[in-house]
Amino acid sequence: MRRGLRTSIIATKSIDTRIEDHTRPFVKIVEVGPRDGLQNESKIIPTVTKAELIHRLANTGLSVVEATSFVSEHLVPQMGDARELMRMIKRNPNVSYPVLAPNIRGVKAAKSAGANEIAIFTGASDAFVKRNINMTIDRSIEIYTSVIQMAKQDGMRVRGYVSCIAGCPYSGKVDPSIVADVAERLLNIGCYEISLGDTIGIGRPHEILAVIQAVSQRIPLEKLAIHCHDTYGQALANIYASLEAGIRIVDSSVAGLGGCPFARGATGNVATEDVVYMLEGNGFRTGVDLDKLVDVGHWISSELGRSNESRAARALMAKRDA
Ligand SMILES: CC(C)(COP(=O)([O-])OP(=O)([O-])OC[C@H]1O[C@@H](n2cnc3c(N)ncnc32)[C@H](O)[C@@H]1OP(=O)([O-])[O-])[C@@H](O)C(=O)NCCC(=O)NCCSC(=O)C[C@@](C)(O)CC(=O)[O-]
Repeated sequence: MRRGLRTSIIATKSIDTRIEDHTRPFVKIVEVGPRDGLQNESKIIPTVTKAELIHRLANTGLSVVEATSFVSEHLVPQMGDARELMRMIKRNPNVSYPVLAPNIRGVKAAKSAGANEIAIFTGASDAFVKRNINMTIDRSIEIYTSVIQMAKQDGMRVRGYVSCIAGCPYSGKVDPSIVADVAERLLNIGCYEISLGDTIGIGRPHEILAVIQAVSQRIPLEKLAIHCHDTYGQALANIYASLEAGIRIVDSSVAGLGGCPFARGATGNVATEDVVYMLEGNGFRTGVDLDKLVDVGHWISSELGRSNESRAARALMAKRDA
């Protein structure tokens, strides 16, 4: 289905994130900090700290907090406590807590740990997919077909990721038509939403727009999310361009935590605080309390002994201290 790309952003009136103005279009934020944000941390973080992070995030108004991954503990040691973590989380009924599951074993483990949503992940480059999940794109679609069947029988929703939409760390340039093809295949096997990942943060707005243009010819825009890493400092510009194109779902990570262990040089995701600050000041509503979010980012950064990568959070903290 061909969908026209929209071209206007609503003018800003206020940056107060707490204003409840339902005339402003809603943008759903998918917080990936506890999973994408932490998976690359070399020092194992106590499960109780991860649970606390998830609780604090769920208390900011976010409706989706991606919690963890049911993947090989040897390859991604930081996610090795997925089962224990899921048991520890006190669920907020207004929040969804998806978990990554790359195969049947993952979906079974997710189900038995009480997950009600999983995310499957492939990519637009065989070279990356091979390194990430040790299979080709075609094979991943075959496996995910069974994974989705099982997840749905068990009442779980399934989100899909396409990585490397703007470039692959191993094979270079990626053709937008391949992204469109993989995204459509994920939708056809039963994903309710497809997240387009610029895994290495290499894309610029016109390149991201070319991808969205290609994908939106095959998939309704309302089923697409944008997932930007900020490696080259392009994430907010790319998200803004995506919003102009009509995307209304944005993945981000508190304090800009993150990076993919299988994408050489990949750094953190765009910071959720920066996204919320930009959206709320540009006529959108997110339902997220920016002040509370800044507190969470500050807290987890000090727990990890890391600097807070959110520029908006740093500025707001400085203002508080002034
Ligand atoms: C997919 C596999 C398992 C295939 O790995 P494989 O070697 O092809 O499969 P296998 O069945 O031979 O299993 C290998 C080992 O993993 C274990 N195993 C097998 N399945 C599971 C499971 N479900 N849960 C826990 N353990 C599992 C299995 O028991 C075995 O353990 P060992 O014999 O070595 O002790 C592996 O390659 C893997 O786990 N990869 C990790 C992928 C990953 O987590 N990547 C990071 C997330 S993706 C990402 O960050 C990008 C994204 C989503 O954010 C979007 C973007 O930014 O673009």
